[in-house]
Formats: sequence, C-alpha cells, structure tokens
Amino acid sequence: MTTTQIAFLKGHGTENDFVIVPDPDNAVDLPASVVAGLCDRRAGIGGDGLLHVVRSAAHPEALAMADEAEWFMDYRNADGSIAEMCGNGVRVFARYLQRSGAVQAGDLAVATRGGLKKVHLAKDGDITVSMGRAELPGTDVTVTVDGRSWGTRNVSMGNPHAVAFVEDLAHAGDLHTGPSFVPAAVYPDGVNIEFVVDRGPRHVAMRVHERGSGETRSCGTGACAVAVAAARRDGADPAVTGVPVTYTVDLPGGTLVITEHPDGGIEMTGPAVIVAQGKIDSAWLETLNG
Ligand SMILES: N[C@@H](CCC[C@H](N)C(=O)O)C(=O)O
Repeated sequence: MTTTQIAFLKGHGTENDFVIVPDPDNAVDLPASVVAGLCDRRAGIGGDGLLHVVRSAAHPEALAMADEAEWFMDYRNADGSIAEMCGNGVRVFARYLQRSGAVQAGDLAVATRGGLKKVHLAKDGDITVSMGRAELPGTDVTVTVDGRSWGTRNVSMGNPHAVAFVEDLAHAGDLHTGPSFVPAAVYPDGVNIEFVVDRGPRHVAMRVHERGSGETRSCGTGACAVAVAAARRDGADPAVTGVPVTYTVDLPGGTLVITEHPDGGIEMTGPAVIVAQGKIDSAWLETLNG
C-alpha cells in the first residue's frame, strides 16, 4: 500500500452506496482486508461495495477491452470479494467520470468483468445502461427463510441471481444473514437472492440479499433479473413477440425501470449521485493491510 494520501468519493444509485477510489494507473493495492475496512459502516467510510476506477489499459483483467472502453470498473463487494458486475455501480461509475471531466455527456463504454457495458449519460438526470442479455440456466434452487420455502427462477446477469416470488416482502425476514438455499452445490461461490411481490401490471417490488454485502437497499443486476423472471412468469418474452417489455421495479432505496428488447438486450434506467469526496487517512489505511 502506498503511503501517499488516497482520494475517495462516496456515491449511490437508488441508495446502493459505494466508496469510489479513482486510480487511473492501477497504483493502489486493494486487498480484501482494505476494501472491507473502507466499506465498514462504523469503522470505515461505509458502503455496499467499492468502485475502483482504473484505465482499462492499466488493468490485466481489462486490457483486452482497452480499445473499446477507456475505463474499467474494478468492482468489489463490501466484504472485499470480487463480483462480475454491479448495475447500480456502473451508473455511479459513469457519473463519477462525468463529474471529474474524464468523459462528457453522451454514450460511453465501460469495461467490467461482465464485459463491455454501454452507458447513456445525459447532462443530468437518470442514466441508462445496456446491461446485455440475461441467461436463465434452469438450475433453480429452493430458498428458505423462517420456515417458509420458495422455488426460485435463477437468472445470470453476468453475476448470479435467484429470484423468489413471495406473498409479502416481510416474509424475507430480517435478512441479517444470507437465506439458506438447496442444493448448495448450484452456487458454490454464493448467490444474490431477490424476494419479489407484485405491485400492478408490469410493476413489482423487491428486497435483496446480496452476495458479499448483505441486504442492500437496491441491486441493479438484481432488478434486471427480477424483471426477466417476472416477464417469463407472466408469459412475456420479447424474443417471441418482437415487442419490448418494460417492468418498473421498486426497491427500498428507489425505483429502476428495466426494458428487455426482442434481441434479448436489457436496458436499466435509474439515478446516480455523488455525495462526498475526501482523502483517506494514510496511517489508518496502513492498519487495514492485515
Ligand atoms: N449491487 C449490485 C450487485 C453487486 C454484486 C453482487 N453483490 C454479487 O456479488 O454478484 C448491483 O447493483 O447490481
């Protein structure tokens, strides 16, 4: 870990909040212990995850995308684990790039572990991201909370989701710990679990327990997974009808609008806000290195 003071920002998208570490040259070492310390809500800055902002050309995992996307979102969960993709994170990442002057309003490609994501960045207002296609692997699991069990629809948005349709969001319990699921072997690296109720035609509400972060107030990839699972349950498939399908997804921290197109591409629209910036105390940072 370098001892020079490291800049950070704090931002959120529908209250899914992130510590942002701008590091164009990939010079900052971020082992899991450091990420977990920064994301700690009592002893650190606090966040559901961390967005490490690196030039694609400077990161081995993004080098192959450098010709198409100048910037790589090196996303980490609050416990320091690595995830393939973060939907709210990519909007906040784009907002940070815009605010810092690194990019202008318009269309922007961002490299992620889940591949290239195209972001449409208006001058202000909501941000739309082309999230790619959902995969429905069909290896569904059974989730149990407080003695109630539900079969899930498993959806991959680059990262794994298990979507359970429930009668009441309160049935998800306090979500202080991850809900148990069987067979556990389906997700050896864990899974994000969504609990969903209907609010009206093509309008649902959800809670989520995120792998590596616990219950969060929003999950962008989760909202996309939920919209696709709800559409299939409702007999809607744009690939069959040729007509895009839009779901409004309410989360504890706000609302996301998800559209699935006939080619399978999914667009997510929602807000992204930068709320603070500062410097990380280098002496404290040293203590996080284990
Ligand atoms: N909150 C994110 C998802 C972050 C990654 C997830 N916890 C995982 O491990 O897959 C989102 O907005 O998509």
